[in-house]
Amino acid sequence: MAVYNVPSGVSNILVDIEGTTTPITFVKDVLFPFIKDNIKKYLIEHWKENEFQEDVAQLRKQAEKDSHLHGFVPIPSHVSENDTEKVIQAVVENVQWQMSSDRKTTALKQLQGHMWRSAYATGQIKGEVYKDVVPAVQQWKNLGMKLYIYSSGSVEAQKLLFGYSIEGDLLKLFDGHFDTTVGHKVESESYKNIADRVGCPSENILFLTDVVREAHAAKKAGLHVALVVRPGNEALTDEDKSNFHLVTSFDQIHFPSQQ
Ligand SMILES: CSCCC(=O)C(=O)COP(=O)(O)O
Ligand SMILES: [Mg+2]
Repeated sequence: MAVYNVPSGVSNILVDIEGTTTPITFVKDVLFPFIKDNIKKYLIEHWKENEFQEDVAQLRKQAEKDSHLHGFVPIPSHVSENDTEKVIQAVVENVQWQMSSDRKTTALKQLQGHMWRSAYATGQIKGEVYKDVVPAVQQWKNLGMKLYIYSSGSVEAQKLLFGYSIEGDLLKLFDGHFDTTVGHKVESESYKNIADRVGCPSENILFLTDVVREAHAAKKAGLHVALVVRPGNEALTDEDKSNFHLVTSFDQIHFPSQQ
C-alpha cells in the first residue's frame, strides 16, 4: 500500500480505536466477553452506588427509544426493594441484547467503561495497540501535531485502554478524547462539533478510521480522511478504495515536514 502524503496545513489528528489503533479481536474476544461474563455479578455488587443507578437510568431511557426495534428488552422502574431482582435481570438481558448487535449507544458504552475499570486496574486486562502506533504518534507529536481520540467507547474506556496498555501508560500522547456524547461517529455534525471543541478548522484535521460510514461523515464535514486497513477489519469495496486514501500501518502516513 502506498504512502499517504498528508496535505500541508494539517495540524490536528483525530484517531479511532477499534480497527485503527487496536485489533478488533481485542474488543470482540477480550473486552466484550468480560462484560458478558461479569454483568450479573457487577449489577448485584454495585446496585446501591449512585454511578450505577445513573447508568441504569440512562439504559432505561435508551430502552424507551428502542421500543420499535426487534427483540428489544424494556427496563422496568424500580419502585420498591421487591423489584430489584426483576430490574437486574432486565438490565442483564438489555445489555446482552444491545451487545448482540454491537450497538454503540452512549448508555451501553458508559456502563461498559465502568465495568472495565477494575479489570484494567488489577492487570486482568491490558489494552492492545498495534506496534506501529506508538512510534508514529511520537513522531507526529515531535512535529507539533495535536492528537485526539474519537471512539464510540466512552472517554473513560478510552483512557483505561491507553492508560493500561501493553506498551505502558500512553495517555500523555493524547491532547484529548471524544466519545458519542459529542455525537455519533456516522454523523457529520459530530466532526464539526469536534473541530469547534479543539479550535481548529475542519480542513486542518486528519481523521483515521476503519469504518467507511465514519469516513464519509468526516469527509462531509471537511476533514481529511485515511481509511486504516488492518487484519480482520471489514472488507472494503472498490468504490471505498477509490474514495479514500488507504494505509495498513501508521508509518505510511507522512506529513510535509517528514517528506
Ligand atoms: C475504547 S472502548 C472499547 C471499544 C468499544 O467499545 C467500541 O465501541 C469501539 O468503537 P470505535 O469507535 O473505537 O471503533
Ligand atoms: Mg473503528
